[in-house]
Amino acid sequence: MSLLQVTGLSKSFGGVRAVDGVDFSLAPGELLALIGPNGAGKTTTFNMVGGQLVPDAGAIVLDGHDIAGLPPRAIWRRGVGRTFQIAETFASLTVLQNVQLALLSADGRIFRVWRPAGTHRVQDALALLERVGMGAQAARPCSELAYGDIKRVELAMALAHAPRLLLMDEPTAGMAPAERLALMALTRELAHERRMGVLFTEHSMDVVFQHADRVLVLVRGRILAEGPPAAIQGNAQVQAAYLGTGRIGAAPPAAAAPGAAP
Ligand SMILES: Nc1ncnc2c1ncn2[C@@H]1O[C@H](COP(=O)(O)OP(=O)(O)OP(=O)(O)O)[C@@H](O)[C@H]1O
Repeated sequence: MSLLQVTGLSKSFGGVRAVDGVDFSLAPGELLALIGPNGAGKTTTFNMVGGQLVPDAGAIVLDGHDIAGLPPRAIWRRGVGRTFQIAETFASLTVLQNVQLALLSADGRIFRVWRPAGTHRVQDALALLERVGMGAQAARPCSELAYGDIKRVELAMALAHAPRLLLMDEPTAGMAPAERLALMALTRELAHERRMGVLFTEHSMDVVFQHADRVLVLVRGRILAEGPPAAIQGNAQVQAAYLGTGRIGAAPPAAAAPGAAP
């Protein structure tokens, strides 16, 4: 049974049909990569699932309930999480405090930046940090972390409300190749062990082909192809769609040095 079932999803901006009748499904525990050339409609699709954009038409059914058009907070409460960047404000807080704040938010408690999380669910926060390999760095301020480690903390924070579906928009952008493969290997383990579906957009084809369970290719707002990574990699239509952009299988953009700002 699907966790997420999207049908006839459409969105236009003026005369531009950014997303044009898109259908797909996602199973619990599955990593689904949404790829396509620039302007294909990936971000628009993603933002409709997360509630940041209201679709013109179509259904987004999560666990049997249509969430299309609901506000982001309502969609979040129904179990759709999103990795979010640690805000500048929180960079001075410790790794542990950041995860505690995410737990406070998941518990529906108001938090105040000037009065950090105190003793709220310290053990739960530490367990999440252990799971993403950051337990030993719990007491450090986030501002001191290497970029790849910040991404791990952000993942722990996204897990705080135990999402059924996790949305990740270019999760590895700016990361060095080894770091980005490690982050997605971890994400894949977490998805499988928690039966959490993951929908992610990604420009790095090494990440897509090594870690996605299934790949959805969008071109000009429509699905061109869908299937396991090996089938997509060898699909002539997909190769042709990327010709001129040089993106599929091409070298990823220059990675940021460890510790560089996002
Ligand atoms: N807010 C907006 N107003 C007007 N046009 C928009 C808006 N958002 C997206 N578009 C247009 O919709 C189309 C799809 O854009 P979208 O950002 O979803 O593509 P994408 O696949 O995420 O691209 P990229 O890989 O470059 O991020 C593009 O033609 C884009 O110019």
